[in-house]
Amino acid sequence: MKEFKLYAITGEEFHQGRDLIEVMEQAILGGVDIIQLRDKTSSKREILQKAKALRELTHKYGVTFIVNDHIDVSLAVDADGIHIGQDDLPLAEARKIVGDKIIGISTHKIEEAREAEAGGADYIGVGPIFHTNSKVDVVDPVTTTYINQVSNEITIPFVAIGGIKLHNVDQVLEAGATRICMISEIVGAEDIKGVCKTFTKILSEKGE
Ligand SMILES: Cc1ncc(COP(=O)(O)OP(=O)(O)O)c(N)n1
Ligand SMILES: Cc1nc(C(=O)O)sc1CCOP(=O)(O)O
Ligand SMILES: [Mg+2]
Repeated sequence: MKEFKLYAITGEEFHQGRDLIEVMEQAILGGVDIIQLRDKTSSKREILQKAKALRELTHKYGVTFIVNDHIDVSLAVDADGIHIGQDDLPLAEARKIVGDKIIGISTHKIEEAREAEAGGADYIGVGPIFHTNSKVDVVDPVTTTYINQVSNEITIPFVAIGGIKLHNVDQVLEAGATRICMISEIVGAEDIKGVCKTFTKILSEKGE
């Protein structure tokens, strides 16, 4: 998969009435490399419509597009890949369906990270690093200690997620993360493009 540093997930509950596509376009203009459609409440038909619109937007800007949970929707709109969790379809079965498209997997402990790497995942989510209000059925924060473990052992790309904000991102990067993923801090911001530009700058300075 293409190299990435800043990963944004949709979260319309934080939009304050703003349009999904306008919000995600601002994130892209701020430097986001990957957009994931995550929608836990809409009907499949509505999710498909949103996915089509986001596919068009991400194509326009050459940004990677991932669909959360719904492999059928991901394939239907020719997204670049799918993100699955520990309770979703297992990696081996997902791979049979999506072929060489990107598969990302959430992990919350090193055993899950090892299993994802051995099974051929393209990247892993590492979290939740801090407390988050954006996910209902979330495990306790894994803290930056888990970032440390993963960065020392796992060779596939990993992205830190969960409660990451401008005020704590330094801790995440100090622990060894080079890629970060957020919902509320990006899509809930008043100046989405500005916030993303700030994160992009922080990430690129860390990478130098
Ligand atoms: C990049 C990234 N990491 C983790 C998750 C969480 O996925 P999952 O555990 O399947 O939980 P839901 O998002 O489906 O509630 C993610 N979506 N993206
Ligand atoms: C969707 C999701 N997955 C997590 C995981 O740890 O797997 S944490 C999370 C929510 C991230 O949202 P925010 O940036 O607003 O905290
Ligand atoms: Mg899921």
